[in-house]
Amino acid sequence: MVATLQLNDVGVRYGRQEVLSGVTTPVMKGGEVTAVIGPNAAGKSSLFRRIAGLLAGPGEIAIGGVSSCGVCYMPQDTSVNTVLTVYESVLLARKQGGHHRVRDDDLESVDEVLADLRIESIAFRGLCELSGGQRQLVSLAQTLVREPQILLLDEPTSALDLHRQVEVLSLIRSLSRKRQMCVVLAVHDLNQVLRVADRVLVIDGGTMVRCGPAEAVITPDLLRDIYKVDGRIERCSRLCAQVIIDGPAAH
Ligand SMILES: Nc1ncnc2c1ncn2[C@@H]1O[C@H](COP(=O)(O)OP(=O)(O)OP(=O)(O)O)[C@@H](O)[C@H]1O
Repeated sequence: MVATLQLNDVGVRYGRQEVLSGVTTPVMKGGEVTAVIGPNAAGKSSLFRRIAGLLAGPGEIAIGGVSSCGVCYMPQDTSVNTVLTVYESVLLARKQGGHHRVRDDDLESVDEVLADLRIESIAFRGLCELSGGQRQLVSLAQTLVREPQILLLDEPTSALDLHRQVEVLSLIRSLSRKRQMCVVLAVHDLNQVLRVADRVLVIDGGTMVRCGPAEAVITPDLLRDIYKVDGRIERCSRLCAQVIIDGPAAH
């Protein structure tokens, strides 16, 4: 059965302050990547925490075709305070909520995800000794090793260099197809969004202002209305649409 996720009139309040309201989406399915974009403080992380069940609020989050531990969420802040090594932490993540005995397939999955993310060389380093980008890759490894059916990633590439961003996002896209995983991710870089996302959902000022196929949503109008910059969309040599920024929007 294919995993599905649909939001219906979803909102978030912190105390009496409403920071997000009325988010209604089409059905997001296994095998698809949906990017959530929008300016700082728009409400994207709040939406992720609400979908992950860490915040209560109005509206309905309909999840289908998923086993009990099928939804995994990777938060924006991946700082750690532990004496575990990378390998231990990824293995522990793999066993979370499952049987305590470590089997061969658990070890194979840990090896595979470390290789996929090209972090085998730091497998036996302590988490506290890692750089910000390495920590973010380990956090991704801890999330992917659980083989979720619905994967929620809040800015998973914010600490990565350009090469790693391209590599990680194409891995996420190919895993979504291969495992029929429904991926929802927040990314600020619109060029990366155009490479990875099937669908884009735009949050601005606590509401969803646009939702549709990536190339239909990321347009010069969006750049001007939401990001206050003038720009255009052109194709790179591999025919992927890319944003060219001309400068701050002219008044
Ligand atoms: N724990 C909290 N208590 C009160 N207000 C909060 C809390 N967390 C976030 N907010 C507020 O909710 C609004 C949305 O924040 P959120 O973190 O969801 O934005 P975001 O779109 O993820 O931003 P960014 O792109 O900067 O990460 C902001 O005004 C923020 O100040």
